[in-house]
Amino acid sequence: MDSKDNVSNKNNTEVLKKSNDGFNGVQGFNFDRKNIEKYIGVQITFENLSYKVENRKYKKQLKEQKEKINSNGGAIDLESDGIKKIEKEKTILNNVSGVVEKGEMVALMGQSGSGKSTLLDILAKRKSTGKITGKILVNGKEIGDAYKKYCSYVTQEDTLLETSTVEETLKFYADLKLPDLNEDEKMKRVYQVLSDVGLSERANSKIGGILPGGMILKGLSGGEKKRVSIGCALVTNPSLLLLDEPTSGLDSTSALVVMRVLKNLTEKGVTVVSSIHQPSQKIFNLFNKVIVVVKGRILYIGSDVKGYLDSLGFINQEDLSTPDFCLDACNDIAKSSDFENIITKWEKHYREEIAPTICNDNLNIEIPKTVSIFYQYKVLQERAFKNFFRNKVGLLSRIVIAILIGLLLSTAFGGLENNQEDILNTLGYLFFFSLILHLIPFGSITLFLSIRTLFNAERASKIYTTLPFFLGPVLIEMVFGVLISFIAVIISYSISHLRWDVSSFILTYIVYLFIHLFSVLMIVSISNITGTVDLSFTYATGLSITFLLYTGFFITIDQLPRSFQWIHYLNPLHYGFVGLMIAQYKDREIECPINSACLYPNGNALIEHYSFENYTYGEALGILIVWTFAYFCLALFGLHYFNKEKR
Ligand SMILES: Nc1ncnc2c1ncn2[C@@H]1O[C@H](COP(=O)(O)OP(=O)(O)OP(=O)(O)O)[C@@H](O)[C@H]1O
Repeated sequence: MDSKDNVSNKNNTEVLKKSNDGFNGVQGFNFDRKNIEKYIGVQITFENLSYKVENRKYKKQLKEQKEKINSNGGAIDLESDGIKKIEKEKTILNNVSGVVEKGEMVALMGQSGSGKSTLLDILAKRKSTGKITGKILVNGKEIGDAYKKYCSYVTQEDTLLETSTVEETLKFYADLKLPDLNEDEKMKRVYQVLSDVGLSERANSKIGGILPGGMILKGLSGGEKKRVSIGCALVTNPSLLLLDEPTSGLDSTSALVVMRVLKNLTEKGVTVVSSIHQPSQKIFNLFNKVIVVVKGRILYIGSDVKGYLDSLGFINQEDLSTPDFCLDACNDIAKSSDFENIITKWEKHYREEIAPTICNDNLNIEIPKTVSIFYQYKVLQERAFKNFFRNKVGLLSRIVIAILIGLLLSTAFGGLENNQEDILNTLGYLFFFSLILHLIPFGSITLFLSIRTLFNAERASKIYTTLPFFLGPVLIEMVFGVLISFIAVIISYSISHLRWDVSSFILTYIVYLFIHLFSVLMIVSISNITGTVDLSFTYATGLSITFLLYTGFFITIDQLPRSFQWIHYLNPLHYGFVGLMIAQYKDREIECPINSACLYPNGNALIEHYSFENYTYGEALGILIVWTFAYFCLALFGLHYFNKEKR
């Protein structure tokens, strides 16, 4: 912003030079940057932007005010007693207008709660709540959906997949957002961006962080993660880059590195707008311009905020840095009785002196191409596959648990005989094994919820649709479910000596498999709908207890009062239990004691005792599969419609 820019530019060149060397060296790419670099630079004008949200306390506030007025015998006059009129809507941004020129680096400043993030969200077209009015123009034109082609948004939180490498993270965005490029060109683009953000040497490092389940994967520092997020936004050659507090949580050195990366981009024509809380003077000097927001209104736009505040009578007596002085002045102005006059003065100046001088370049509007849903699925499935197998501890512990369950169950139910004494033990085995396969997916609630957070962030950037994302991790979970249930079933089945022929084993295994798959999808549905770990556990536990109680093992359908018998029909585990009973006992002789009465001479009598005689194996399995599919749809529905990113 002043003479110190020269120093920073020199440093920037060094950073760029260093990273370029790394880039060409690490992967052996050596290409002409200009061929794949298409930043075109745009001017953004926003006119009379307002943002209103519903005042949720409206009724309460109105009631309190009425009570106050009544207690004064109706003697309060709202205006003369200085009592605010209670509005149905709360105004967060009020008629803000401004301009950001091509290749400028602009700081959005103001006190906490002044409306910086709101303005950025609106400029990024990412506000999903409230009522927005006003216009956003690109080079003087409203360009509708094509806006997203020009603009990328880096939110405050870095939502990245911990198990991916830096290169894979950027390639993922290149795959989904650059359908026109071939593989080679996409890789070149990825490495060019890595060079731009100074991460060429970290290309093969994992992002790292806390994996679902709590294991820590070593990876990048906070500043490096932020640069990866910026890289993801840059892959598509955006002309406008919006960032919400990119330095929050970073130490001063990392913050400076991140901001210098942004400064380098502006030199290539990218327009950068970044909200920033309390920048150091060094960082502040990298900006060409500031937009100062106070209580949802614009106080100033320009390159000499100190001079402007001086002209308003705010003098920097304590010799504070410019950003600190600016924030102090904002606080004073927000509380000042002269607030309205000060703001109106700027708005008049902008309307009369600045707005008429804005001139616009021509802009060739390209409608962004999107990749097909099949290609989205391919890219997402690949990523989900790698993510699944890289969480080795989680993966191995699930296989070990499956083996242990098989062995433990065998110790409790080992060597079952086909006689009257062991009927109850066999039924206990069938029930307990269903219970275990039903409960195993509970351990994946945090995994499903963390995937959901990633989905919300990526969906907001509109890089893919819900179905291909959903299929990726769910199909892997299901394929893994086939393996887990097979390991556990084959161990325990063989040691427990259940009905010993191949077809009975296969029929039993298929039912157990679908009990497990249904249970995975039940947990995914509940996680997607509730959106939190606590609620997911609470609802899943409640539902599971109900399902387990009414399988038909503890209480047969006939033992229930008529008005409760329908519960069995809504219970997928009931059909699972019916299928297991039929697989084990249909048309099977059961040994009878020689000298006493025989309660169940064959399996059919036992099936009849439990009132399952009206089902065939196919019907029971069929209904279980239908329920599994219903929960698949519910999980997809929950992902698409519930717990969306709300801004
Ligand atoms: N959808 C919404 N519903 C209700 N209030 C909202 C909504 N969006 C923003 N606000 C309110 O608007 C005000 C401005 O919020 P915003 O996040 O834009 O501030 P900010 O300047 O970015 O603050 P900070 O620097 O602390 O992040 C806050 O008081 C916030 O609570």
